[in-house]
Amino acid sequence: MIEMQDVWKTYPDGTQALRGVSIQVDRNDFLYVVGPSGAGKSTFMKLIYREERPTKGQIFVNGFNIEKLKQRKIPYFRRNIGVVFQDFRLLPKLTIYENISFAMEVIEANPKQMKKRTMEVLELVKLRDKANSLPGQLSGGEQQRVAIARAIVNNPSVIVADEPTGNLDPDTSWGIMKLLEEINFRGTTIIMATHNRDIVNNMRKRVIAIENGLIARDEVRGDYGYED
Ligand SMILES: Nc1ncnc2c1ncn2[C@@H]1O[C@H](COP(=O)(O)OP(=O)(O)OP(=O)(O)O)[C@@H](O)[C@H]1O
Repeated sequence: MIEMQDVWKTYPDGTQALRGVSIQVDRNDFLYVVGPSGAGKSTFMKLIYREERPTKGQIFVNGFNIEKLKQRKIPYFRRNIGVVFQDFRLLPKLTIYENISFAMEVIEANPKQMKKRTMEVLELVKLRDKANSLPGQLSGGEQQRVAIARAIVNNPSVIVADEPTGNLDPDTSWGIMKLLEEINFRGTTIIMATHNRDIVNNMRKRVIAIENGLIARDEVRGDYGYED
């Protein structure tokens, strides 16, 4: 469902972040992306949700060559990919309910459906009772659960999570991982960049290591493999 063919990314200042990456990620895969700082992991993720464009090479998502998408098709493409960040990125002045439903408003869902689905995902992340709170009133782990609810509200086929546990303590991180595992179990592909060795080594999934802009390793039930 996601395929990269010889993808290169050189930033305008000349930094070569990716230097010929080819990979196929199947429907329902759970993929960890590991590697040293600055190796190209975030760049790899950003290319998938089209935040950055490749300098060279092709990227296909659900059979579409995303370089060839017409401008007006981009919102439809994006709704099929949920993105989760290390720093949550919730809108501070909107309630939890509004943060999530806003993602549906953007795609012009009908109000009834919007309410039903927002409550459904709030239930899934176990935050129904916080619907009217503001993000600042929630713990880090709760904020990340809201961000995950927002990422899945439009039923994307893939979630791209860039260090989703990077700001959380170990116990809270495990809660987030259980949630991502459940979302994967329900049929969503998960691509997660992480520096968290315990998580990778304890939840054996496919692991790719990016080093120096290249895929150095791709293992079906891999481990973290670094000492840091
Ligand atoms: N917008 C940009 N302009 C120029 N160089 C960039 C830009 N974004 C990233 N880079 C560079 O590209 C390389 C890869 O960066 P990237 O953020 O993809 O690494 P990473 O593996 O995600 O690192 P980390 O684990 O520290 O988050 C680094 O050398 C980085 O400095």
